[in-house]
Amino acid sequence: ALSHHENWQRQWRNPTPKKEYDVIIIGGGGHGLATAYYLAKEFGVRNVAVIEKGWLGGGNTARNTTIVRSNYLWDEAAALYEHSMKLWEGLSQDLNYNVMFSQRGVLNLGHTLQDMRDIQRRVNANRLNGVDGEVLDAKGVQEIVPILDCSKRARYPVMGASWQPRGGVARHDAVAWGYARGADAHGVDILQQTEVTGFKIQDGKVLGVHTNRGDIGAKTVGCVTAGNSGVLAKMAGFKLPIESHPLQALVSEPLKPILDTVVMSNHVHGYISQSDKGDLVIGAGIDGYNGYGQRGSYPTVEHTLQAIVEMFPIFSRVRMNRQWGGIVDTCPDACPILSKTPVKGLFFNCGWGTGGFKATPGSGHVFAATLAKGEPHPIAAPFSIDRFHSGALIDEHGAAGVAH
Ligand SMILES: Cc1cc2nc3c(=O)[nH]c(=O)nc-3n(C[C@H](O)[C@H](O)[C@H](O)COP(=O)(O)OP(=O)(O)OC[C@H]3O[C@@H](n4cnc5c(N)ncnc54)[C@H](O)[C@@H]3O)c2cc1C
Ligand SMILES: CSCC(=O)[O-]
Repeated sequence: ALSHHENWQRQWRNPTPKKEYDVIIIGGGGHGLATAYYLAKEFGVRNVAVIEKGWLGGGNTARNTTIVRSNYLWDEAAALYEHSMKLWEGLSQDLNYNVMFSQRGVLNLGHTLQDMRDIQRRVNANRLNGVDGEVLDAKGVQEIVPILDCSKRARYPVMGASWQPRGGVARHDAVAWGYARGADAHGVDILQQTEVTGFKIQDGKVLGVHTNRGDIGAKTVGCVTAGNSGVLAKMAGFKLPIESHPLQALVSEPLKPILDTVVMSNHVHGYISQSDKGDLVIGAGIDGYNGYGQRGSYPTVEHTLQAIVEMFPIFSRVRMNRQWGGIVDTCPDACPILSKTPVKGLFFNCGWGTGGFKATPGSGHVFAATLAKGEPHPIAAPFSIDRFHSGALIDEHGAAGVAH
């Protein structure tokens, strides 16, 4: 057997599936891998399999614009995202893997009086919840981002912004790789190129899953499949209040360092940061139709670049290099589902829509606690699927970075 040190040196095994595990996690994205890691490391549940139909981290975790923040309005959401932010702040050390978390700050711009009133309300709520935040006027924004057009001649003048100094960006691939290596080192089997095609359910209880590599048994199954969650729920015999939409992003040619924070504008439907490689990382609003496409489209690129050049005229000559899409699983209240389901032993963690990358550590941690105990973690409890029956929705459309 390899020593613990040798274990860490290796990336992860590619084991043959066992017949039975204590827990199966469907979905080898950041949330699924984080769940498996914390299950094994913090809750001592090691006989775990992560079942991934493609390659680990290849879904939305590989396709997002890497923005991390916790400045959400309602107490329940602020608790969840701030729990995640605190885990981000020690994650590279915990995983012994540099996830390149850079707390360079996040600006959410206000272009109208209503925007600024909403920003003031959200920052006040943040401060009451112990989440860092300030309200800046146009001058304060200009001092942080000299290349942003804060003049009066702008089509959508910048009136101010919310500023979360502890927000920033992280290297999305490294997050998946760090959690995968850590989970593997604690004994978790990561089964790539293994697609779940159905569930084994008897007397209302889950007994395992059918896959393209045979049946695998488990009496606890966590489904963490983002944009495909509606498909998996249908396999299990129930419906989720989720719509799957393409969400697109694009990157420019590499530039010298020119933008050292994150700038988001719901009003003009664009957000931007600069990666450590120098690319401008640019995101859009969701495509208005339901779909499972994972590619870009010209109209979205055109609309988004109009927004970006509106804010940053200096970028009008920059060449774009690549565009792509992911499948985002949006909920009616722009909040996730972390929940039991009508099938005993089957739990879902999904509905993160356009904003779940920032929650990767917190989601994995509270979902692991939920699977280990069989009862929702207190931070996860408000995000039960029952809220869509009780009406106890947690509306975060205002804090979502993207017009849903
Ligand atoms: C373009 C874009 C930009 C975004 N920008 C941001 C951002 O800046 N900040 C932010 O916080 N969030 C952002 N998001 C949202 C964020 O990416 C997601 O919410 C988050 O990554 C979801 O993580 P996950 O692990 O749940 O999903 P994924 O990484 O998608 O993992 C789900 C996995 O399940 C697998 N799977 C599906 N069906 C099956 C099956 N039948 N059997 C086995 N495996 C299966 C898939 O292959 C996939 O690998 C963005 C998303 C997109 C698409
Ligand atoms: C894709 S939007 C990113 C966010 O929610 O901060």
